[in-house]
Amino acid sequence: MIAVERLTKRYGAHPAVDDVSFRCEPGTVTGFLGPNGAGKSTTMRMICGLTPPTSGIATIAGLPYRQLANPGREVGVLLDASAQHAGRTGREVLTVAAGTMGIDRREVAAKLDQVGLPPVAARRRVGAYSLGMRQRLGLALALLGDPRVLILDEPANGLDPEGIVWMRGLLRDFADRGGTVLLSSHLLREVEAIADRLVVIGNGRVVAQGGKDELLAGVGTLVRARDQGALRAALDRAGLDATRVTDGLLVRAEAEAVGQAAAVAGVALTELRPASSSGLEQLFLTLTAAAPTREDVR
Ligand SMILES: Nc1ncnc2c1ncn2[C@@H]1O[C@H](COP(=O)(O)OP(=O)(O)OP(=O)(O)O)[C@@H](O)[C@H]1O
Repeated sequence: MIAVERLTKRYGAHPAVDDVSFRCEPGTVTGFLGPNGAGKSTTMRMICGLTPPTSGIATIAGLPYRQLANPGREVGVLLDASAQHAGRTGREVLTVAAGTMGIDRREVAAKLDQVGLPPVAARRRVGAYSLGMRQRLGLALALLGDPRVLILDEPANGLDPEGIVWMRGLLRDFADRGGTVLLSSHLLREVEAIADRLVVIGNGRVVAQGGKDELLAGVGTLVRARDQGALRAALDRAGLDATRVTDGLLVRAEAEAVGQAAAVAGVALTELRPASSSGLEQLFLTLTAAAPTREDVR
């Protein structure tokens, strides 16, 4: 369990993280979503004791990170895959960490295997690794102590599509066995595919949080027709608000009302479904639009 209570971090006068509270429960994957500069990394660094909060508190299994007796045994952390010692081989990175955590060295080979780093790759220096390989090594490091909690900052960065599917399975399995996962991303579709719960942050503040399905249910219906203009006119006539999204029109109404409006106007639909990916994208844009980040205004 991760508990974040009223965390705030100010750099000078400007709050990078402003009164953020949320909980991540065992058996769930929580997606931490927000645009660049929203405060995701700063929040995660505070949870992991790397950045002191201005106020508020974060605990893992009931204790602040720095008070955990053997943190690597409680929580696996991957905040920056590039932070690994470039001169060490992948195997050395894990062996050194195993020594620090008091873990049997035989676990190293098991974890390398689990994250799909073959022996030939494990013998190479980290400096020669691709970002995807570094992410896999970082994940192996996070999993090394068999923790019950994982905190991962943009873990899908640099992974190819097969790697993303693989990671999704690994994290789902971890949570299904009772683990707690907090992962940040700006890849909305990626988060939607894996998270049970969402915490959406904009300009340092939580702008929405809750169960993914519950948040998406309020988003509406995705509809498409070959004749998009006729569809929009039909929706207008029925008084239904529609927004253009990547794969069609997003309507803030039940599918039945949307289908009915199209049928009355004689518009043939090619798709009609509860909004999912597009809905999340729209939700994300709507929720964070009101909270411009400092990156936006630079
Ligand atoms: N050490 C620091 N000193 C000053 N400002 C900082 C520092 N670290 C972060 N910030 C600022 O705090 C804000 C939040 O940054 P943070 O890195 O937490 O956002 P993020 O959501 O993780 O963004 P990204 O997706 O780009 O990594 C940004 O405006 C950033 O410039």
